[in-house]
Amino acid sequence: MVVAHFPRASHQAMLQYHHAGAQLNNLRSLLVQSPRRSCFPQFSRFSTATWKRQAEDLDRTRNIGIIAHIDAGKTTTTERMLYYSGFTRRIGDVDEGSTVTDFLPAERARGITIQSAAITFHWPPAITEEAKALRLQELEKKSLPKSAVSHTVNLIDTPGHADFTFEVLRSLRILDGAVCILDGVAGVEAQTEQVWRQASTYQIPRIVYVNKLDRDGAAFGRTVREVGSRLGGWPAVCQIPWFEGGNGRFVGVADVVSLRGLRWEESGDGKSVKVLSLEQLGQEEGKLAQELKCAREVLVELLSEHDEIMVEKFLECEENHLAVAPLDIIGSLRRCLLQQGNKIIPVFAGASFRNMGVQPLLDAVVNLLPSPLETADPEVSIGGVKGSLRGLLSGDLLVEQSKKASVKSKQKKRSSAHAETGNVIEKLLGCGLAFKVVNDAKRGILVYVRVYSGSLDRNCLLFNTNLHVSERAPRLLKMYANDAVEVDSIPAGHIGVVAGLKHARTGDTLISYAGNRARPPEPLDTLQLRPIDVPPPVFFASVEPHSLSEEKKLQESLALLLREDPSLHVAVDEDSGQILLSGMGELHLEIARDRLLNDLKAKASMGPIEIGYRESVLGQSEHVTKIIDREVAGRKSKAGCTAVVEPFDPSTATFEDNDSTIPQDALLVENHDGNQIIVLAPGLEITSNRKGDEESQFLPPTLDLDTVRTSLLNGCVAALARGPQFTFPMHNTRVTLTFDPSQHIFGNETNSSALAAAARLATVSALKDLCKPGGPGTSLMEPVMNVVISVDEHSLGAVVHDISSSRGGHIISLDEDHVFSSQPQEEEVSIDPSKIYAPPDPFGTPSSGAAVSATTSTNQARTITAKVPLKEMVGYLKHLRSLTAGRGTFVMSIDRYENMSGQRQKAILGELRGLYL
Ligand SMILES: Nc1nc2c(ncn2[C@@H]2O[C@H](COP(=O)(O)OP(=O)(O)OP(=O)(O)O)[C@@H](O)[C@H]2O)c(=O)[nH]1
Repeated sequence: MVVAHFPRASHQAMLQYHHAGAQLNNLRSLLVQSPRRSCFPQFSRFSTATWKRQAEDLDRTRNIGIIAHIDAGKTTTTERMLYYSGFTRRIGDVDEGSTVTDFLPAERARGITIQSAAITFHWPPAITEEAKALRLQELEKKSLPKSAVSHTVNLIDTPGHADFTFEVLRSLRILDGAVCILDGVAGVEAQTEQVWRQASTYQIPRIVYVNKLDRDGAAFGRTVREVGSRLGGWPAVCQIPWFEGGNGRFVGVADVVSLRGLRWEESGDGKSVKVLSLEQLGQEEGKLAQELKCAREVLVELLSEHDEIMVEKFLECEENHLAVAPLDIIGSLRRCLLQQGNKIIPVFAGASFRNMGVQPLLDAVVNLLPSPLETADPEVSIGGVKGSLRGLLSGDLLVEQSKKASVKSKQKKRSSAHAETGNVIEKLLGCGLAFKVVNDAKRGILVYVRVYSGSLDRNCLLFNTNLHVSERAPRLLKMYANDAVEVDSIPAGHIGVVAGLKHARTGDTLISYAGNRARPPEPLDTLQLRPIDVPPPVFFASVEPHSLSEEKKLQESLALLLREDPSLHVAVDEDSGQILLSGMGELHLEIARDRLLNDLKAKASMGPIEIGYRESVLGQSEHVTKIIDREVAGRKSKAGCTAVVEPFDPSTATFEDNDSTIPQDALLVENHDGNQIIVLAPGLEITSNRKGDEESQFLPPTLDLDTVRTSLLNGCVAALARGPQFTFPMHNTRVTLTFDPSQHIFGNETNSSALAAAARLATVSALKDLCKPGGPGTSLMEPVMNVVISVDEHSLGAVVHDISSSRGGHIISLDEDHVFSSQPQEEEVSIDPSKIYAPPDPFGTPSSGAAVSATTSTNQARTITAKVPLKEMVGYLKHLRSLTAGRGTFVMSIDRYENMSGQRQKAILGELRGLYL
């Protein structure tokens, strides 16, 4: 036996993973144009050699994320990945606070990942040009796996805490594939299921890595069964853990694909590994070798059920499971993973902390997860029409959009749709999604972008379609954790950083376009990539500057915080002047406080974290008209409008086109924070001018229709921020503003600030009208959460009782049947737990070595799903731990705001006033 450096895969015939022609077509639709290059109609200008080179470049790129439950070992594993790829010279340690990826002071102090860091490295590490050329030749001949040549891996480390759901979602939508890390002791946890489901909605192929197998109580077999029963796919066991002598310490893995044993040196850095053939393994660990054969049989059978080509290979091998070539198995796993939406879940094993299992995992990333050319077509929306990016780039989506627009405005001729869309697409040079904003101490504000088409080039003009501003991209960088390399361009399929942008926020779509105009042509200015819904914040805290002179700095710091994390909200109470910061969880706000006070050094204090209640209207108000007539900055400002408020149910609200209760000619319909704002202005008699822009002869020359809309909306939103009775923001409320030019416009005196003030005053008065004696009044609403709790069988009764009796919750279901119903884009798989193969666990958990029933476990994991008022969930983790001997975990997300009963409202108001009734 030899001690070898980590082995590269064997030289056997490799299956053609994907059709080269299809790949080229995908590339054509991704790489749009640049000022020098061109767009669709001129594709032929590209030489075939250029296409090929770019296709190869993208083919050898992986944009992947690591997702998991908190503490499963994401950061520990990432640090090893960086070390083995040659990016770092020593292994960072989470417990010592010396990791590369967790680089915010708050992250290092707490040992948890808060902001997802994007890092680029190469796997396998780059080799000499000569060796690379040889390997490429072998690759051409399909006799090596992809992991034989160096790939660019862009790794996004996502946070694991439920409070950072939005951060996870934001990261997920730019990934092409993901590794889901499980703690081998805890198995599949509630948070893992949640993130897994979120990844399903974006159709992200995932592989599973069962970590911490060195720990007492680790149970690989049990975890594999949970993967099947709780993540809704068939586990394809690609490695089984190697415990010395069958039940000793964890020393390596038996590889089911290559039929070899991999044993790591004890206490080494993991770079050296002993490779044992099946025969050698048989001599050293007879039982393990036997199990390996059994696992191989099951793997080939499983793949054959889902992949025709595997059936052929199996037949070619005369139905000998052991004779199927490893490359054929890799090819089949890849096909299943990429084409069948994780019906099959490849499972790997390791103990990152002990430096075992990470290199084969990296090989699997390169061999099994997709390149940017092979991912699902991302969703886009443009001019109110939704579709796919490829639909947009082919022009089809714009034709649809143009038809819709012409039906609406009854102005444009349909026949011209094609010609116009062709011109518009030519103007689009590149588009990308800003998925993260970071304030770097050395480099200033860094905006991380995933480029989806064309390229973003240095100094190009970027139009932000969310904020409607243009700004130049002065510097482009490729990030290596906290090191950076300047680049000239970030091409489609890649992740990079734009430094020096002043406005772009996390989640904004940035497009670069031909010409020097401040705005791209319509409807490109409305293009949105992978639009995302931001859940409403449910906790808030007041923030107060220490002195008046600190106020400006505080506002700047808050603005930066919001650019980084749009799931935080800032509101200023117009009456008290108090600044309120709200977020999605207690930890979310605690971290925001850390960031604000410690990192950004704002001199301010933050009040206690409180639940964000809401107020709703219980009936319809009178129609209230208000005219504002005052001087602003020495200018006379006069405007008016009429408001009426009534109840509104956001859960049943449809979009303007389909809602019969909204007049077709409404000037504005906007759903905002659980409320709806409608502006009616029939008297404006809007027409279109020659350029197709809307206009009205009744507006003074200084006012355009967009300003009217924005001003009235802003006034109304400001009024809804404070309820008339309890001062909480309004919810479930519809405001209809009527703007009548004959009564509400006063020539040039009517300006935007007068309009906003009139809308605000009219809405506030309508809300107050509800609360006059005998009026319908308002009610207090509280956030009700969807809660998923994972416990073991023994504690189930106590936890259910606690939730339903002491906490006033409703149990929705036991165990996870409903869990997968929210996966809209991936087909559900019904898994029979008795048919799941899992190798036996040496320590305790019963297992027969094959087809073990999940129900045979003595203390089975159970899942409780319930709806519980948020107030009753504050501090719940501690209580749950005490009910479950420390093993229970839970995740929650907001379901909706609910009106409270009179008695509960009284009790809560009493508490809020400090009376404690
Ligand atoms: N025994 C053992 N401990 C491990 C292993 N991997 C990680 N740990 C420990 O588990 C703890 C959590 O590890 P992290 O890498 O911070 O986990 P994480 O998933 O990044 O956590 P968050 O960033 O908070 O989401 C640390 O104390 C690690 O040292 C392992 O393979 N074996």
